[in-house]
Amino acid sequence: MFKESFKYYKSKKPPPVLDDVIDFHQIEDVDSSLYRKKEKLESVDCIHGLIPANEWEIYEIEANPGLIYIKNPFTTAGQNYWSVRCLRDFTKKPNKLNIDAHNLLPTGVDWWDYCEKDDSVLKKLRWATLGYHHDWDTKVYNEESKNEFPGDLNELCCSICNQLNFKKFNAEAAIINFYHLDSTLSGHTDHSEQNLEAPLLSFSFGSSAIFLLGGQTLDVKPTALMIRSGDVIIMSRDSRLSYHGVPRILEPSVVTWEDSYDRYSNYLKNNRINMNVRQVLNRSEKRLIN
Ligand SMILES: O=C(O)CCC(=O)C(=O)O
Ligand SMILES: [Fe+2]
Repeated sequence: MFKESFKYYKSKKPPPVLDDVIDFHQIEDVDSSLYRKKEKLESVDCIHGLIPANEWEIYEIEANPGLIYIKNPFTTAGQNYWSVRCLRDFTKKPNKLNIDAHNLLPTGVDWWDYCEKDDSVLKKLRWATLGYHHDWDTKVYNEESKNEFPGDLNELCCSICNQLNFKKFNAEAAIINFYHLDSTLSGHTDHSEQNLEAPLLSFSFGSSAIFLLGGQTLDVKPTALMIRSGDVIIMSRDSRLSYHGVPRILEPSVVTWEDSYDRYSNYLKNNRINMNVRQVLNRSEKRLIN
């Protein structure tokens, strides 16, 4: 069922009908039996580019317990800040990039700087890993392949987790995914972490995407969700180990940017960035067991 849905939403000819895609930005069109809107939170604190928590719109989906969706809780400046962090900073060494193996960049030159002169490598970047580096082949984290996790990104995740009552979250690994209009991410589960109780946080900026969330096997028909710039998804409890994927990035979106035009807003118009953040260790652990 998952693969069928994936194929349906990925298809270019014919393009899919989006009537069954839940879009919380057009809530009036969503069947109200499919979701539950959470009570407003109380906090009025304003941090890390987020609007105060008492203004967040939070939804849960009946078919996917443990999936929490927060409709863009960022300020415009906040979205700009995190997009710059992803493009300019998180792509710097010592973080690992998919293009490392291809020797496309002159030694000592960062990807974002290099792209200003030669945009042929712009589209080649698909991911960067931070903290404990995800190993795409073995899917096993390694104590030898680890760098300090960015403090601001950990604080962003901790403050969201605190608001939602997931106490003592600690961000230890992240994948920054870069999608072009023709990119997809096929169905998978994220099970490499020693700690599978802690939630996984997923932040999206730029072009919209269709996100599929199924169950613990590929037999479960997935929910299709529209993810727009600034939206946050939290995969917790029953949803933490569910199959998910991104079959489609949607056509260029209007990007709100504080300055009128620059390389960042141009990138976000035609691409999607996803920060996918995990806790790896259990609270009592100092390092990996293997
Ligand atoms: O891009 C997304 O929304 C999902 C990314 C993802 O599932 C992953 O990095 O494991
Ligand atoms: Fe994933």
